[in-house]
Amino acid sequence: MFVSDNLGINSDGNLTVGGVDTVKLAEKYGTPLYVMDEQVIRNSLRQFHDSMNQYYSGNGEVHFASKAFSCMEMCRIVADEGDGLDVVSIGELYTAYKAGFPMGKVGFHGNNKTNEELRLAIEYGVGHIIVDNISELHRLEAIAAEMNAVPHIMFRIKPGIDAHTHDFVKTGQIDSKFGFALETGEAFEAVKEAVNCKNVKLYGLHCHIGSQIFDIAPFEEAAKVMLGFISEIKNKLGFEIEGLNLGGGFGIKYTGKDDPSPFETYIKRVSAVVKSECDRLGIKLPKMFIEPGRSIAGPAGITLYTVGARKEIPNIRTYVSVDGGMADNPRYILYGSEYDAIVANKASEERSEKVTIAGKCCESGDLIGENMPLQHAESGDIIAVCATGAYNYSMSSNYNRLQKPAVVFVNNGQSRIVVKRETLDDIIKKDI
Ligand SMILES: Cc1ncc(COP(=O)(O)O)c(C=O)c1O
Ligand SMILES: N[C@@H](CCCC[NH3+])C(=O)O
Repeated sequence: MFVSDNLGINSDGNLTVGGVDTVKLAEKYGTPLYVMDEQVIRNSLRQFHDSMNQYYSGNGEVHFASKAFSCMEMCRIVADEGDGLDVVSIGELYTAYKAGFPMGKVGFHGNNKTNEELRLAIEYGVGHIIVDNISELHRLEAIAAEMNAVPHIMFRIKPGIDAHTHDFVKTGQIDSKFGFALETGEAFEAVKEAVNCKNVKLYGLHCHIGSQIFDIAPFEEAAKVMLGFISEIKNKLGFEIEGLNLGGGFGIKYTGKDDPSPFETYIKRVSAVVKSECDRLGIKLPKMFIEPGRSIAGPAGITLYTVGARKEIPNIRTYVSVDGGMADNPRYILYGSEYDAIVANKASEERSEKVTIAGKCCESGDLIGENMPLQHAESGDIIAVCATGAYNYSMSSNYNRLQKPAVVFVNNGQSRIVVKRETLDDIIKKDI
């Protein structure tokens, strides 16, 4: 009935998340409100790392891609589960550090890292810096020499795989701003240089083919391409690559149309390919890293809104306007993404209408979705939009000087605030 298994209906006919009444959450914390189910986050992390243990002999690490959802409490939960973290900016790095995250399990990404970011990554002792381009390698070498350090690095490689997903979230093809190209020999030249660098240690290779991908085959293909490159490096340079990071990108269920494979199936199939390719090529099994973001945070989250205006335009559409929109969820305006929505206080009623849920920003494209099946919604009702745990809070803005919503975690029938709602003073606090 719902896109996520952790949603239900209680005896009052209200929608529940992780066993907690969403209407009561809206009353207690106000709306718009991000709600994350801690158990879903933990279960997803466990599914990934348990399958790595089962199918890849425990020779792997799961790094949660914190760009999907970053706050200190999330970092603490990932650390508590024994997993690692992918960070992509000084802000995400700092968040992890301040949360007490074990920095040796952090991979630092970015296609245009600043010297300040590189310095801080070395100072904090991150596990790997994932180097994106040759000028970054040169800058990193110089900074590491200054700091008397030898950071471990991976190279981000474009494996030339064209994954079937939205153009804006594809990253593995040759025409991408991320990483070194294989086809042109650029990646090989970079490796040749790095193996002789004194102030960096080339530890591994990394690729990430895109996001919200359902088909497992492109991941298998990418793994084969990367292992072929590892073998070429061994044969031509006599250098053994120790780590292989295959990125994230696993699709999740946003609406009934989406049908993702269980995470376990992905890990099982990719592990089998890595093992058989290593056998075939005569190379040792690398330590395997994966970086799921959306698949950990996405299904755990819902966003609660209060309905304000309702506008019926005969023979055209009905707009149901809510007290949030593109400032807390820019994914419709960016990607035309689809979501499932429920009137939380009428959850047991039939979804009898198809409406456009509109936000409150001064922008016509500020919609949560169009043609959305919904119970009859009126002013004062609470709408829950499902599977908003990834790339909603993390991509939120203060457009129209709206205050960013609070984030609440639910667990075992309890709720707690983990990020406070912004106040009006927060809105002006940096103004002079
Ligand atoms: C390098 C890298 N790793 C991991 C991810 C996480 O992807 P997803 O949230 O689709 O799992 C991304 C985002 O696409 C990424 O760019
Ligand atoms: N922000 C995108 C995904 C980008 C993934 C990061 N490389 C989304 O919401 O789908």
